[in-house]
Amino acid sequence: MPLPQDERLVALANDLLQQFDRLFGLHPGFRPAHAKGQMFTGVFRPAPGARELTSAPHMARESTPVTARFSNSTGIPLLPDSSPDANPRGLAVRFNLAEHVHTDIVSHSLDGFPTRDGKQFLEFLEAVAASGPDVPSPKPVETFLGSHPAALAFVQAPKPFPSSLARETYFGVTAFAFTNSAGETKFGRYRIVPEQGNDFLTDEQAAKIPANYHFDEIVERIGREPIRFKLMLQLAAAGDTTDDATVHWPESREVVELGAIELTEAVADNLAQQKQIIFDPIPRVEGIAPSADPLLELRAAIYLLSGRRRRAATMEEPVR
Ligand code: HEM
Repeated sequence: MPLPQDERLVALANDLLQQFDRLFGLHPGFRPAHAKGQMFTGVFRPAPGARELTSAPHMARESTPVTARFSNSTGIPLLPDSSPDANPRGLAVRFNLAEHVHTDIVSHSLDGFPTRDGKQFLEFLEAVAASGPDVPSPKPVETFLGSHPAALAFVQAPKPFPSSLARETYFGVTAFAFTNSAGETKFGRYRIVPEQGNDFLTDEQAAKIPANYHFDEIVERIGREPIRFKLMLQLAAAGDTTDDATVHWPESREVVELGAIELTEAVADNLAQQKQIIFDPIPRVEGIAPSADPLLELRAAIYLLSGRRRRAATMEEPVR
């Protein structure tokens, strides 16, 4: 996972990191976003049709070991699972192809993103930071949302609490180009769909859940039974926008199954392992290429810079 050469992109990545630090405080050894998390291991098995879409190695092998990390939103490692800020939840999946060779999917539980690019996202975060309870209306964030319909749609989108992190659907949001061995390319967006279906709590139930409800629940659950998701791909039709995460494709677009993710074990030394692992939003594997979405290169830079800082940090905070 190389750091991009573009100095302006790296500078923007650093500015965004600092802005997360301002919003959520410094928590050495934790992620500045999606700080609270739990890792699991398991396997991926491709569906029969997956090879028709991509020549990626994990779509041709019978099974590939995976490492997954579920997370809450925000950079607050002790954020209660009952906080509305915990939504959308994150799911990152690493397909371990060989020693030190892997390809990842980074997804969250909302089909969309507030801004088209990182500069706008920085403006959004700055507006949020400047809009404390004592600031009179119109607050900077209200002004920002008034002039950025995609951000308004993201903020207003329902974000219900799942009854379990295993009963939520996660979206890759950005599009990738899938190329098969005959050289045919199609654009698609990942969806990671729970085999048991989505299941949500009522607001009343959500308000009463304990602080570690979701992470305790999923660790207990995996002690009883494997957690299964289907890896799906929503395919773009000709003319669909493929470089803008704020643009939705119609629900009528074909969704094909790429395979099944089966998680079987919680990672025992979770704190140490999640400190170490750096997920990469760019696939960097044969048969799956990034689209021209400007979020991708920027996120790759941010996650790498942030991950290096995390690995080097001494952890002060006992968590869970
Ligand atoms: C400009 C856009 C974005 C920025 C600035 C941003 C920022 C960040 C940062 C700073 C981290 C912590 C990385 C680390 O320390 O390893 C992170 C993690 C994460 N982000 Fe983003 N993000 C962006 C877009 C997205 C999008 C579009 C999604 C959903 C598809 C997403 C989902 C996640 C998830 C799930 C994690 C946790 C990954 C893990 O478990 O390591 N982010 N993000």
